[in-house]
Amino acid sequence: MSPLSHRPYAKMNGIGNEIVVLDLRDLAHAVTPAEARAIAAREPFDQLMVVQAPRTAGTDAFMRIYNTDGSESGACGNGTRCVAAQLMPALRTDRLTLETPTSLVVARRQGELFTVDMGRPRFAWNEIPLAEAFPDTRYIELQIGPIDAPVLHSPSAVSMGNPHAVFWVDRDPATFDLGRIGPLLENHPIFPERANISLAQVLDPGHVRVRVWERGAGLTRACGSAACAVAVAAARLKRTGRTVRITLPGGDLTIDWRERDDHVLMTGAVELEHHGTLDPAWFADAA
Ligand SMILES: N[C@H](CCC[C@H](N)C(=O)O)C(=O)O
Repeated sequence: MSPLSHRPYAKMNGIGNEIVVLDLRDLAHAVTPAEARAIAAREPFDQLMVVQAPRTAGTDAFMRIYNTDGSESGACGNGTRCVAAQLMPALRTDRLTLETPTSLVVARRQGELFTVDMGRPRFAWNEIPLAEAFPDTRYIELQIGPIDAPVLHSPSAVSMGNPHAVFWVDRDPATFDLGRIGPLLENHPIFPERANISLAQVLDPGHVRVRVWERGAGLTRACGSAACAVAVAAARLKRTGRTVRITLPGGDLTIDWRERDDHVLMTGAVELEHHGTLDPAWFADAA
């Protein structure tokens, strides 16, 4: 029987980004991609956040992030807010330091809102990563559609601990068929680790409307790291200031790219949808 059998979980969302939080702090078990997919098949999520016992002094927990397809991500802003909402009451704190396989993330609560410090953005082509050297990642050479009338072209590329490409559009992102275009771009050879794909419409210097096709998860109602990627890419291009409101289909996030230390702070709400228990039958084929 899978060690995950009968484990309780929380189904949550971060402004519409569907998140399952699985607290395994008392169980030494590395969730496999097959187990993540088995859970996704019965309790659909965009990301599964697996919380494990802390590994480093000064941290409150270790965290792994799985996409719907079982792949792992180095960052998940909305999921981190959900984890914070679950752990803070139990640990009697409003401030948590969470360790992922690639970074440290600090989360804070102020009333109903959670702020996650997503760290510094990275812009070097080999850190995103891109398959070719681009000296300037504010715009990279990439387009889809007819060569002389591309549907989308020249995205900004950013790493927020995971790879993002941001295409600038001048009409409502909802009017593009992102469900069809997204997979082509996610898997384009220019992105050796695939990429999260955003369409971003700058409404004014303090407000951007965004729609996201997520690597490993597809169309989602929100993506926190994409909101951060859009905000820093827009500020780099001087299209916005360093503090912006990002409107996603599921709601709004406030992103502040702090001058002092270059860190990106993401603030937004979370919702608990229900609690559930992992059914042993779900894992019958996931050994
Ligand atoms: N929804 C997440 C991001 C998941 C990223 C994932 N799709 C990947 O990079 O593989 C967020 O709120 O930041």
